[in-house]
Amino acid sequence: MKVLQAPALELRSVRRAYGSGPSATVALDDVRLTVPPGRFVSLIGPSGCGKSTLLRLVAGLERPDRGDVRVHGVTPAKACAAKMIGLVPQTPALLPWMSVLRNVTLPQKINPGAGRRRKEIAASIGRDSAGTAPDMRELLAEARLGDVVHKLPAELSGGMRQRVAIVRAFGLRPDVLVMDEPFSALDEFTRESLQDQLLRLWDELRTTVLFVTHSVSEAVRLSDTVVVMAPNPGRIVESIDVDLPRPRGERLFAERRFHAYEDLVRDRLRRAWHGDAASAGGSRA
Ligand SMILES: Nc1ncnc2c1ncn2[C@@H]1O[C@H](COP(=O)(O)OP(=O)(O)OP(=O)(O)O)[C@@H](O)[C@H]1O
Repeated sequence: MKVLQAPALELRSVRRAYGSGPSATVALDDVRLTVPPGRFVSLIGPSGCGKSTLLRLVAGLERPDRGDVRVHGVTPAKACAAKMIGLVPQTPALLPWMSVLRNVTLPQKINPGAGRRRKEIAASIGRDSAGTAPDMRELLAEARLGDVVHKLPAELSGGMRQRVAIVRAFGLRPDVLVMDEPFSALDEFTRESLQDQLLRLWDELRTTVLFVTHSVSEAVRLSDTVVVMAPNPGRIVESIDVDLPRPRGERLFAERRFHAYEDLVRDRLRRAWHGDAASAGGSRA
């Protein structure tokens, strides 16, 4: 009997507050989100609407006060222990005394039990396990880092360091990759080049991506779905499916249909800013 495949991500009526009583900050309230495997989903919304909190819950770094978070049908803690989740933070945390190559290969070597746990979970949810680890030198070359594999992080530019962090995260072939504004500190051209490389890796490895950004254009370029959030309390107000062909390139970015999506997301964001967004509701990415 074939087991029905669980969503890659499922948040059911999730609430997370910091502090207690009247002064508590409700970072997330009644958040419901379902993401099928392999989708690229961006979270966008005004500062303080709970985007990073949502990522931390998915990555198992925090737990909800109420509701439930599942990653391929299991708890984030279980998914983390099985190395099913990859995390790319805003600033890359590379080990400064190790070469680029060692930085990206190290996570594959530590915690050998994770592979076994992952296979067990994959079998229990009727999903193919991630298979063999990709060749890291090849991934580095694909990210245009082939010439710097023996350099130390301090010898690289900010954009290069961020690419190393992305390659490292993809190297574990995570089922879900969580990215918190990974390109925000970079100049526009580096950013666009990294977006292309991210999409190429995503296309090849078919990981589910949850990506936080403040850039409307970046969200529309990258995503299958843009999830718009509003603050006070932090909540999802709309999920917009971006029905544009891939690969997406300069020609498409100049087209009216691309700008129409940008306008739509911008309009929903504006409403979220002004607090007149539709009330919170369930959301399928
Ligand atoms: N550890 C914490 N302790 C207390 N309050 C917190 C904590 N983490 C987040 N908050 C509060 O929860 C709310 C949501 O924060 P969060 O960082 O998730 O928002 P965000 O949408 O990611 O913001 P930004 O776009 O500015 O990064 C904010 O009001 C924030 O001040």
